[in-house]
Amino acid sequence: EPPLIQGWIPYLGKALDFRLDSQAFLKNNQEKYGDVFTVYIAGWYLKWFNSNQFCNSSSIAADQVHHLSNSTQYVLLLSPGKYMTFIMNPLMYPSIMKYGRQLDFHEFADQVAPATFGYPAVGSGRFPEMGDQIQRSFRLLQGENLVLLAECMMANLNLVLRQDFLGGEGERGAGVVGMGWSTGDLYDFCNSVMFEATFLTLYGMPAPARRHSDMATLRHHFTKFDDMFPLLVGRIPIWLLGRTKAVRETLIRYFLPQRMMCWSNTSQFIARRAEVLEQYDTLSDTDKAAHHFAILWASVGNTVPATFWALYYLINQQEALQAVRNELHQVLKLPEAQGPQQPEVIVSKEQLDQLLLMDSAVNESLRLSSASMNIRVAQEDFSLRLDEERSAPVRKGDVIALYPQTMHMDPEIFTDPETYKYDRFIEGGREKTDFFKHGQRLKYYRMPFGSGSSMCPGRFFAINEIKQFLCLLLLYLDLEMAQGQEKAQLDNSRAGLGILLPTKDVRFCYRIR
Ligand code: HEM
Repeated sequence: EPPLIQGWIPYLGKALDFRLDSQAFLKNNQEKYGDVFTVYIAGWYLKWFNSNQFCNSSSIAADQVHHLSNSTQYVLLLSPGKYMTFIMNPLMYPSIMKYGRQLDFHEFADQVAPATFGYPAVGSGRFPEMGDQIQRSFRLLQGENLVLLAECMMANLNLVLRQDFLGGEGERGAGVVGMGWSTGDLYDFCNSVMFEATFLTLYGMPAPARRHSDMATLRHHFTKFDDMFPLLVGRIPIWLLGRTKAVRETLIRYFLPQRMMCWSNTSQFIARRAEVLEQYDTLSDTDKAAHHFAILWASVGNTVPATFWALYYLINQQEALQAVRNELHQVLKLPEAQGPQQPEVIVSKEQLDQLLLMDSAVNESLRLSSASMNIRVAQEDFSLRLDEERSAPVRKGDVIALYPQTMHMDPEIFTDPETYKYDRFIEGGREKTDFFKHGQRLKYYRMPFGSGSSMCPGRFFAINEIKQFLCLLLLYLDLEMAQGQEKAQLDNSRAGLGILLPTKDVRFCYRIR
């Protein structure tokens, strides 16, 4: 049996340590207990009292009571918990991946996603075969479809960037820059461009116009919802989270079938999902819209912070930025400067694939900023073989967790793991793929997109779009950090859930090249 650590209560006690510094929490336990340890996570629920009932309940201590309003009080009670086994040694990851049948991801996702995004659980029995159809739709984010998505994304990035920031002829005429330097907030900049370009690429445009007029409002609501995302995933009931429910309803309404029907150039991926959802009379229009909203979150919730870090590290290290720009000029066979007065630059999917240095730089920023936890739920009792010598008993319902951030920051695998090295994943002009732990070559050494059966289906599209964004910026603009900016720090409040956001935005300067 792996060592057992008692008393981990989400959002209380040990879980607070985890949220504050998940890396340190897990590393400390690894030092104490070794590569595999189990944490007992107490379950919890809330029990409500109005004032009268509460007075009659003598078994509850005063400090357990929390107040929601003058007349309503609640007590947090513990329920039978779960055992969560952390596998900390990346050499063991391949063994875990082999247990695809016994260790399932979708059971966990089907508990968390419906409560977070507001649709009925897919695996509830009311929607036969829906899960499989949805899984099949993920293929439309890959292969041949990826080329179409890349073309469309390129056009949309050019559209949004040129109209809003480069003084192009636009419906809004905003953000016009002259020949001098302009300043802006880097996260906000990445967010406004990537959010809209991704949205247009996946969901399409309003038929008569190329851009949706209410994108800034949608993004504003999305950010409000996203702030509460870690709490929703942590099972805090939505009605305890202020206006979050109303905000989520507004976001969901955006995707009602009668609205989406009016959009054109919708990607095959979203169109197919809409077809699948239409097959189920048991889904209301609002349920269908909630499914589409969930995909909006999946497609921008991680991509926007990932884009921020990719650009942030490059701007901070001008040598890296110049090297990546040189590679771009070589691949595109373009002259030194390519200001936006020139015709739009189109970087093909084939050319994107040749940008190995840029690839390395993006992957390096993902290594530094990603903190996703891979969770699997055991479907039966079995013995989990970890390596040639060790195995651990697993019982039905136990949770197995991988936390790749500790691997990403392991100095034995990545020298100076805290340091950004844009060319870390390149060697002798090719992608570097050999990284070692205890002298053994690692099969998995970079896992921002999860692993095995639950690996992110949008990963190729995501890397492409981040690279496309960087291509246009590096070609059109000179970029620098504004004077006196502090180093951007990772905000740990969504540790375990994907790409971390910066604690605060940073100012940057840009001018047309
Ligand atoms: C840098 C950007 C992105 C990162 C870091 C990322 C990361 C992840 C991770 C860690 C998971 C869960 C995997 C697991 O638990 O094992 C996931 C799932 C998912 N991602 Fe992404 N993702 C990104 C972009 C995208 C994009 C652009 C799309 C869609 C266009 C997308 C669609 C999805 C979907 C649909 C799932 C759920 C898959 C399932 O239910 O099986 N992601 N992503």
